Amino acid sequence: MRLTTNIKGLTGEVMVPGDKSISHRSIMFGAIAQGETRIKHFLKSEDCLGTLKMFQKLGVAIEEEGEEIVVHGRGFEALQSAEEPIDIGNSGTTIRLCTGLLAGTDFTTVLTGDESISRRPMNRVMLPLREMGAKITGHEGSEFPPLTIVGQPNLRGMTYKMPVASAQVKSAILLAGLQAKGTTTVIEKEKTRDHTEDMIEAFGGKILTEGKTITLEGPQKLKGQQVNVPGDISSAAFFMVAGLIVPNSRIVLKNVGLSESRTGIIDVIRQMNGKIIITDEDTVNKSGTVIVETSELRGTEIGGDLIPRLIDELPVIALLATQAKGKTIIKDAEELKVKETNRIDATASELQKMGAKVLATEDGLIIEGEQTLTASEVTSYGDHRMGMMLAIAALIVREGNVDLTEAEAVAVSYPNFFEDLHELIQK
Ligand SMILES: O=C(O)C1=C[C@@H](OP(=O)(O)O)[C@@H](O)[C@H](O)C1
Ligand SMILES: C=C(OP(=O)(O)O)C(=O)O
Repeated sequence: MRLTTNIKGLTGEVMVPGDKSISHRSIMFGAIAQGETRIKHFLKSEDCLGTLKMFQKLGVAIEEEGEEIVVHGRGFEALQSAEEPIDIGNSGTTIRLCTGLLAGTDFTTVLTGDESISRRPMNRVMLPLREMGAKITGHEGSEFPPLTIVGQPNLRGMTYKMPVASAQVKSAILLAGLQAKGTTTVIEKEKTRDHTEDMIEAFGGKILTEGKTITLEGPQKLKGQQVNVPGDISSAAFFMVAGLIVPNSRIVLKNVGLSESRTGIIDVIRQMNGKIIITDEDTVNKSGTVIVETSELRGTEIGGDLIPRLIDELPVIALLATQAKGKTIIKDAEELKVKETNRIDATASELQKMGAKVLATEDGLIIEGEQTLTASEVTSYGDHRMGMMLAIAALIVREGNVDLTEAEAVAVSYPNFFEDLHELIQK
């Protein structure tokens, strides 16, 4: 795809699509709860539709009614074998959370996915779940998908100290814990997104969070709910960065999810002297309007407990740093190596192709500021977030063309990304 370059400015309003993490979970919790769950602003992207189709294959009635997705939950016990392997596509969230969710069933499920999923580590969920009594194996004795989950109805609760900061691992254990007998306690390495904990409470379950320790008693029964999915801050991030680095820009982003566990990018933009305002905050729905304007940015350091609060935004934050005054150092982000692609190497290589000085390190990136980006051929490596970051980078290229291969990957989390971007462009 030939990307739009050399624009005069970006102005206007965007309503970004629904949050990916919350959309996945609303289907999963709707499926294991009793009664109807109605989901507003569900993200109809490839990853989340994959989760929806998966639960239909497990015998759950799910349909679209006007603007809502309706899940007719009949409780965990009503889930049925899909008989055939289920293809979850590109979604790490689906495969990891559902491995925990299905560990306590009385049937066997095989979960497969695309080429990228087949390279993503699964021991991080398989090992703790086995301690709870689960029977899960990877492909030919490895830790990689396809995963075979031989359901074990007698799971036991346990205390698990997490070796990685991962909301997917935490959520897989909590979902298994909801079916297990006794207490399940997870101690996090760093705090990660807490949508699973929020949803357990919203669906009438009991869960206690004290600092980095999360505890629940199993088994628990949940009740269907109305879920209002806020816009995805990880999708909004591309327009936040675009508005800050493209001259003559002002972008208003409506209904953006603002859970404290996800707002690291806003903290970083402020640290970098970016002009960003939050208005219309809704503390119940944890959402609000975010307004950004072209800014004089300065470099910064990003690491430690900030990393899980902006993990998926790091490629586009690296782009932001190429336009700041001074150096930016990103550290403690080795988790980026095991995403859809190795995002440390991919970010460095593609931004280097566009003339930026970006160095890949063991656990992050070092980015020189005030770089002029130039025409090039770049690839998303089939990774949605890489594709969107490169489309934003192209906007500030002044001469020549930027061609992006595997641009279609954006449909994983933001099917209308290019349409929404074009609405803002002042040529
Ligand atoms: O729980 C979730 O919904 C997610 C957790 C994060 O992954 P990790 O748990 O692997 O950090 C994030 O990168 C992913 O996009 C969504
Ligand atoms: C890492 C991501 O998702 P997942 O792990 O669900 O594939 C992402 O959306 O950036």
